[in-house]
Amino acid sequence: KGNLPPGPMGIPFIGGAPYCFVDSCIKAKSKYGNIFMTKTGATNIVYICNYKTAKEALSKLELADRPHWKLFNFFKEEREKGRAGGIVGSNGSHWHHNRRFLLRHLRDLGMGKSKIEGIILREVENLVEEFKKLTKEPSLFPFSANISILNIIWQLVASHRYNFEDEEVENFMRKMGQLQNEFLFVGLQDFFPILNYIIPKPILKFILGITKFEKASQEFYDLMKPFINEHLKMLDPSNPRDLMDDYLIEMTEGKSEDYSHFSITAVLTLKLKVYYRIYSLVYLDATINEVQRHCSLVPLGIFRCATDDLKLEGYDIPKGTVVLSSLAALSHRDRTYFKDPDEFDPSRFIDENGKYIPTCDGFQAFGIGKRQCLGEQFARMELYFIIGALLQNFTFSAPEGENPISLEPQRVPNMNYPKADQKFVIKYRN
Ligand code: HEM
Repeated sequence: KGNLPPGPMGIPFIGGAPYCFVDSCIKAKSKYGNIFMTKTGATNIVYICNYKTAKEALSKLELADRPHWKLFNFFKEEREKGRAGGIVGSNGSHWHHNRRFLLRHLRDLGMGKSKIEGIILREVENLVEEFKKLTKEPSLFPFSANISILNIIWQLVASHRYNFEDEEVENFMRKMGQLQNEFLFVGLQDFFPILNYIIPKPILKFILGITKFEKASQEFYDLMKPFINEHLKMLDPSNPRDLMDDYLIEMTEGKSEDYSHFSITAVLTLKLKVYYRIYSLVYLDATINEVQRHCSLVPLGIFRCATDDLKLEGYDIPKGTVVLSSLAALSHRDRTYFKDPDEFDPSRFIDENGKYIPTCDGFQAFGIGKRQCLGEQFARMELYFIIGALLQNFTFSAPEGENPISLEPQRVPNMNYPKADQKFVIKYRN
């Protein structure tokens, strides 16, 4: 219609299903070109499948917002207020303030106190000990690795670490993983706002899985609540212990210092370089990048929303249109940027002088522009130490006589999780 990007027709008033999986986007790209659009109920979603256009578009201020969806109002208080808190789903001054706060906090932890590195290294030691227990017979990839990642964050946030045997946390994390599949249906209330008026609330909540979603958010809150209470009780503004203390102080004192993203990223990068010099594991760095490229963990990026009318590759993108970034999976598997893109080859991130190439055109595992992942340096540091320690201590292989380990992801909307049901033989290298 008009000068909008092309796309499938869909059923009048209802439209069609949005593309949530990479394979459907690849098919649509071959039919409609680099930019196409789906319409689901009241929502237009534009998909950008070209790295150059995505880079330019996602750096625009008009595309820095997330859609104002109920889906992003995870906690009860957010649902009541009708706006998302935190960072990932929030907008405006709330998002700006929280993003700045977290970047500043990460910078402070990365500098001087070296708290992040200490926490990661201690957790890695615990994880290696845990893996040693699993060398007797083939096992599923240990869930302790997930708990380790949670532990690293949670020690920074609330100075607490969970035991690998803690069933409450394990159950909770598994449930969150399962719920991911159902988020899509919860999202239908955003695509078809009319449902909120024509179907009684309790019935709608049941049909779309909102009841389950709300229960999960309450359970998450219940897990956190004792920590919040303890931090409120013990709060000493002159001696903050962790991010939660800092946040509580910030909330009460309403500080507002101006820190730039770039200086913070630069400090963390510097810190990382020191480690690289010590360990000099260029191939490990390159392997981590190649894993990110090859698997495209978040293949369609996280939704953005046009806050004004704009043009992309000559098409009109009206205000309110939801935009999905350029499908990491497409640029990551595009031969314009990567030779033999389906091959797993870490050496593509090493130059002719043996130096590591941290990023390049086409590489966008952590997103682009104003909403770019703010945990990138942190995540890279975690991956570096955890993968480094595991590969130094263990070998991983498929059990004898069974199929090789598959790199195909699980079929979860907009996530390329590794298949969870494969067994590994883990051998200690000693
Ligand atoms: C391998 C690990 C990770 C990957 C592949 C990843 C990827 C991404 C991507 C693709 C986005 C969306 C960017 C956009 O909209 O353009 C994002 C956003 C975000 N990530 Fe990550 N991320 C990772 C780890 C982390 C970690 C460890 C943290 C926390 C310390 C984190 C915090 C965030 C936040 C807060 C946002 C939202 C930023 C905003 O909306 O302003 N991420 N991430």
